[in-house]
Parts: sequence; structure tokens; C-alpha cells
Amino acid sequence: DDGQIAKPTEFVKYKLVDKTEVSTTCAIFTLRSSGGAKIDHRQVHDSCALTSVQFKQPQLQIARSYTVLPPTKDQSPDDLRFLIRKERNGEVSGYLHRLRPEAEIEVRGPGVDYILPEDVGEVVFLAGGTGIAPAMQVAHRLAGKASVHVLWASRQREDSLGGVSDTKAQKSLGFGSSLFSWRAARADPTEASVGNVAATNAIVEQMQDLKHAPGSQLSPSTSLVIDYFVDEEDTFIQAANVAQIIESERASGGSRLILVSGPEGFVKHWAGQKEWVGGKEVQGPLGGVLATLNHGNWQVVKL
Ligand SMILES: Cc1cc2nc3c(=O)[nH]c(=O)nc-3n(C[C@H](O)[C@H](O)[C@H](O)COP(=O)(O)OP(=O)(O)OC[C@H]3O[C@@H](n4cnc5c(N)ncnc54)[C@H](O)[C@@H]3O)c2cc1C
Repeated sequence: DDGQIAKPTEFVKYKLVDKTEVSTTCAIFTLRSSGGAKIDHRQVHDSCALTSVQFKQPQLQIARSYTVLPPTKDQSPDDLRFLIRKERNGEVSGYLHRLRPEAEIEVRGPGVDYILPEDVGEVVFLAGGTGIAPAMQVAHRLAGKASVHVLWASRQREDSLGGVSDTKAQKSLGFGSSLFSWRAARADPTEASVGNVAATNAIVEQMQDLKHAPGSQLSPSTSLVIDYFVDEEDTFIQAANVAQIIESERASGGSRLILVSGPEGFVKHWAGQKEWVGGKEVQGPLGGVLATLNHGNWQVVKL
């Protein structure tokens, strides 16, 4: 891992070495340094910071942020991976999805979006759409160290294809009455099945792998739990789902966080709008559904 490390503010050249379709609108992009200065990959993956990288659209000279996916076990240390949705009429995401294999891209970073507290004991992560990327970072950083419960909402099943909830978090079954204990959920995984799903996409696969990280299955206080919600299947994350989790505290110590990440509307619905103060985006007051829950010693963070 030698070579020159670029300043986070300096654009450097990477190339697109792989693009794997996840669904009709999302793909995993794998980038590799073109040989010059590169982003500090160690800081990207090993710090307690949640990080993203900015991609430049050269014609318009605009840049947008994309969250770095945690490394897989067979990933080259030279590579960075991203889950990118092609937004309708999206300038930068459209440009990225049109790139050819081996195309050169200018990127800079890492940008630090949030720093996890050192003493974190328990996290509930509400993710909407590509908001799953920072949830995966959190799961990776805290593997074997804290309890992480991800509730991931997608509009379409294709985005979470093959995803099977660990607790029965389906609307039709009623979450409250059927929340499995950590042990029960593992003893009978078929019980928690969402249905007969034929295949598993690469994101769901990596989510499953994250559950088996060393040390993470030793006890509920260090394990990863994932529940999948899909709009088109009429399963939505409900206030009661979150209430039940925060009332049932899995970890005995440390700070407790509710992290919310996803499209603007998703974050606003759960935690209220972020605000702009002096050209900087700040948390803004807690609003939305979470403001109505008795969240006691849980801190809410909008990503
Ligand atoms: C810290 C951070 C991390 C992020 N991580 C990820 C990630 O991992 N993956 C990911 O996919 N995204 C991520 N995003 C979002 C990403 O940065 C971009 O915002 C997203 O890709 C859209 O950018 P775009 O240039 O393609 O779309 P834009 O051109 O900015 O358009 C966005 C949307 O607005 C609509 N729009 C544009 N102009 C108008 C108009 N005049 N009137 C009405 N509608 C309009 C477009 O149709 C489009 O749907 C992240 C954002 C942040 C801040």
C-alpha cells in the first residue's frame, strides 16, 4: 500500500475496473487508482469515521458524494467500491452509469460524514434505498463490538433481492407480537423468510457476510440484525418497529444511536429535515416519527 496519498481536497484519477448490476437502477462500481496519487484507503475503511468520496462530472464541473462500501474478503486493497443509483435525469449519477469499462474518473476524498462515538454500544440504523451503503459501513466498523440493527426500506424488491429478515418485521404479521429473540431467529431461519426468493443480489450477499464477521455472533450485544422492507410488497418500517427495538436494549453499556440515512423525504419522515446554516448542512431539530417516540437515552443522527 505505498504510493502517494492525495489530500482529501485534491481530485485524483481513478479508473472504472468493474460495474456489477444490482438491480435495474443500481450498480456496484469498483474503482482503482490510475497510478498517481490516491485516496487514503486505510482511512476510508479503518477509522471510526463514516466516509464518502466525491466524483466529478467533467463537462459540468460539478461533484457529488458517494459512500464507500466496506471491503469484501476478496477485494483488492487498491480498490474502492460504491453502490450508485441512476437517478432519473440525475446529472452525476447518469454520467457515472454511462461510463465505459476502464474509463477514467476524477475523485477526491475521503470526506468524513460522521464519526462514530468510541463507546457506542448499540445502533439502530434506518436506511432508505442507497442509504444502505452507510449502514454497511457502520456494520463493518462495529462488527464484533456493538449491537447493530438495520431496518432497510426499498421501493422495489429487486434492490434487496434475496434479503430475508432476521425478525418478523412484516406488516401482515404484526411486528410487535412476532419479534424473534436473537437465538430463535437463528435457530429457524426459514420462519423469518419473506418468501421464495430465487436469487440474492450482491448487496444482500455482502449484508449476509457482514453478519458472520469474526466475533459478531457471540452475543446479541455484538451481533448484526437486518430486516428488509419493500414498498411494493406493502411492508413499511413502522414506528412500532423502532419503538420495540429501542425499548428492548440489547447491549448493556455504551452509547445508543439511531442513525437515519436515505433520500431527503425518508430522512424528513423519520427525523425531520436537515437544515442549512451559513452554507453548511446541519442536523436541525429532531422532527418526524422519531420525535414522537420515547427515545430516552438514544441519540438520533441524520446522515
Ligand atoms: C454524504 C453523501 C453520501 C451519498 N452516498 C450515495 C451513495 O452511496 N449512492 C448513491 O447513489 N447516492 C449517494 N448520495 C447521493 C448523491 O450524492 C447524489 O445526490 C445522487 O447521485 C444524485 O445526483 P445526480 O447529480 O445524479 O442528480 P441531480 O442532477 O442532482 O438530480 C437529483 C434529482 O433531482 C431531480 N432534479 C434535478 N433538477 C431538477 C429540477 N430542475 N426540477 C425538478 N427535479 C430536478 C433529478 O431528476 C433527480 O431525480 C450521497 C449523498 C451524500 C450527501
